[in-house]
Amino acid sequence: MDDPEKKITVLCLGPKGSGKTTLLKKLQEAEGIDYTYSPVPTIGTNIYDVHYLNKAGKKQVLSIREVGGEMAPLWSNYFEGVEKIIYVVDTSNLCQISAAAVMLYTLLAEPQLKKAKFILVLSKMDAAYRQMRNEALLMLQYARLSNELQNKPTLLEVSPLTGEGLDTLRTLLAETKRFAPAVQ
Ligand SMILES: Nc1nc2c(ncn2[C@@H]2O[C@H](COP(=O)(O)OP(=O)(O)OP(=O)(O)O)[C@@H](O)[C@H]2O)c(=O)[nH]1
Ligand SMILES: [Mg+2]
Repeated sequence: MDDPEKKITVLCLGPKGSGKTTLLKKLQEAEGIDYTYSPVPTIGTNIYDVHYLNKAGKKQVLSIREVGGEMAPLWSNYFEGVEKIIYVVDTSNLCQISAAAVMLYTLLAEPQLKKAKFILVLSKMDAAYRQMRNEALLMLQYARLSNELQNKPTLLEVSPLTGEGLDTLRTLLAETKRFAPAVQ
C-alpha cells in the first residue's frame, strides 16, 4: 500500500509499459513472474519493499516507489529527498525511445535530482530484443550523456523473465545510504 508518510529515497520511472512493475515485482521475489505474467498499467504509484543482505550479512529492506508512466507529468511531485532513480526503457519499443530519452534528459537536468544517482535500465533484454540494444543506446545518446555529464547514468541490461541483471541491480541499490530499519 502507498503510505504518503513513508520516506522513499528510490524512485522507479520510465514510460508506460517499459517494464517497471514486472522488474520491481521480480526484485521483490514475487512468485509467478514468467512468460504468462501480464501486469496491469500502474495508475498512480506503488511501493515495493525489496529485501537483501547488507555487507554484515544483515537482512535489510529498501522501499522503492514506482510512479506509472501515465503519471509522467506528475513525477516531479515525488523528487524530494530522492537519492536514486531507476529509469526503465523498453529496448523492444524503438518508437517509444525518443520520448523516453527526452523524459530522461528532463530528469537529469532537474535541480532537485542533481545529487541523485541514475540507473538506466534497458529492460526486456530477452533474446528477441537483444539485437536492438545498440540502436536503443544510440537513440538515447548514451555515449554523449556519458561524456558530458558528471552524474552519468549507470547502464544496466535486465530481463525479469530470465533474471539477467537483477543481482547487479540489487547491489547498486544496496549502496543507498539511508536505509529503512533492519528487519529480523
Ligand atoms: N518479454 C518481456 N516482456 C516484459 C518484460 N518485462 C515486462 N514485460 C511486459 O511488458 C508489459 C508492461 O509491463 P509493466 O511492468 O506493466 O510496465 P510498467 O513500466 O510498469 O508500465 P506502467 O505501469 O503503465 O508505467 C507487460 O505486458 C509485461 O509482461 C521482460 O523482461 N520481457
Ligand atoms: Mg507499472
